[in-house]
Parts: sequence; C-alpha cells; structure tokens
Amino acid sequence: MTQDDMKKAAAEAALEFVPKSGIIGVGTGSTANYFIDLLATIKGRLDGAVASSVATAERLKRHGIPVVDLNEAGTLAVYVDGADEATVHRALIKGGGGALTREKIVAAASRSFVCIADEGKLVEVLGRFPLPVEVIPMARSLVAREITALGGEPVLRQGFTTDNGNVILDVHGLKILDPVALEERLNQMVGVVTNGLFARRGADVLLLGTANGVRRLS
Ligand SMILES: O=C[C@H](O)[C@H](O)[C@H](O)COP(=O)(O)O
Repeated sequence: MTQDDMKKAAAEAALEFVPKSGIIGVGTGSTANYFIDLLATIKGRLDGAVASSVATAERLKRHGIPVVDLNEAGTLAVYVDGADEATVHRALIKGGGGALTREKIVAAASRSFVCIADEGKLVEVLGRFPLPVEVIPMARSLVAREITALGGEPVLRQGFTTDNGNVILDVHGLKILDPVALEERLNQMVGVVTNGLFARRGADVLLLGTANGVRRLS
C-alpha cells in the first residue's frame, strides 16, 4: 500500500462525518484534495463548503461544490483537513502548504475537526517537520530573532506568499514537548499571525490510513 493509498483511505473514512445537509469546512493539501474529490460524489446533499485556501476553493468549484464565505456560513458542523505531523493526543503541526491561518480559522468555526493523514505523519514528539509560522512581512527579522532566542532555527520560505499576503518562517530544530505552551508563546510574538501548532484546539478525531486499514483516534 502506498502513502497515497493511505491518504485516500483516510479521506474516504472521513465521509461518514459529513452531515446529511448544511455547510462543511474543507482543508488544504494532497490528503484534503482526495477528500474533496470524494466529496464531489455526495455533493447533492450539501449546501456548500467553506474553503481554507484559494487552491481548495478552486478545486471545490471545479467539482461544482458551492464555496461559501465563512462570514455567511455561521458555525460549521465539521472541518476535514490533513496534517504534517500528529501525535496520539491529536496535537498537530500543519501549514506545510502555507494555509495554516485560514485552516485555524475554519477549524475554530467548526464543532468538530476531523484530521485525515497517512500513518507516516504519526510521531511521538512534534517538531521534526519544521514548524510553519505566518508573519507580517515587516516583522520577519524581529520574529526570527525572537524564535532563535527560544532555541529554534527559523528559515524564510523563499518565494512564497500566503493567501493573506504574509511570509512563512519554517522553524527547524524544535523538539516540542509542550505543544500548547509553544503555540501560545509564538502567538504572543508581535508580528506573528498564526503558527502551525494545532494543540490548544487539536483534532477531535484523527483518521490515520495504515497498511491494515484506517486507525481512528478520538
Ligand atoms: O497548509 C497545508 C496544510 O496544513 C496541509 O493540511 C498539510 O500540509 C498536510 O498536507 P498533505 O495532506 O499534502 O500532506
């Protein structure tokens, strides 16, 4: 079974969390793309979806799924999205595709966050995947110095601008033993928009595609 097969299996398992009507939130990335393609097969029952990125909005529209502005949607029943790393406690690193801020907003607006991933994303300690931090461009150097003082090695994501017009610092060299504390500490830095730790609000359900089927953690 390939990694893509495992992503697809996790995406398929998430379909059972899609309500019989209403609007859901949809994430960004290769695993979320599998979910969107599957969602298209049951689109008749949905009123639409809130997208966590421009790329996801375009994919939803290509499938004929109406894209709804979050401000018009109210509270969403469920948000389905991938992750770059996950623990058994359902704390996550996200933002490898740079969509972390809108992802965190849509997750916060949803009653339930269902995370879909292949088993290769499961780790004991978060941090081997460089932690993305979205920063207002003029604060890039200031925030980089503060992160260095915390023991991280921030690297500017070259040639990349987020959907919100900001830059990403990918922070290497972290061993994140207390993800909630680090998420809060980074959020307190002036100039930081969001960081890719989803720990204060982690996934409510984690669906991991494995060689032996889909493992569910909740
Ligand atoms: O910004 C991107 C998102 O956080 C993705 O959900 C994350 O990078 C995982 O992507 P993929 O499903 O392609 O591994």
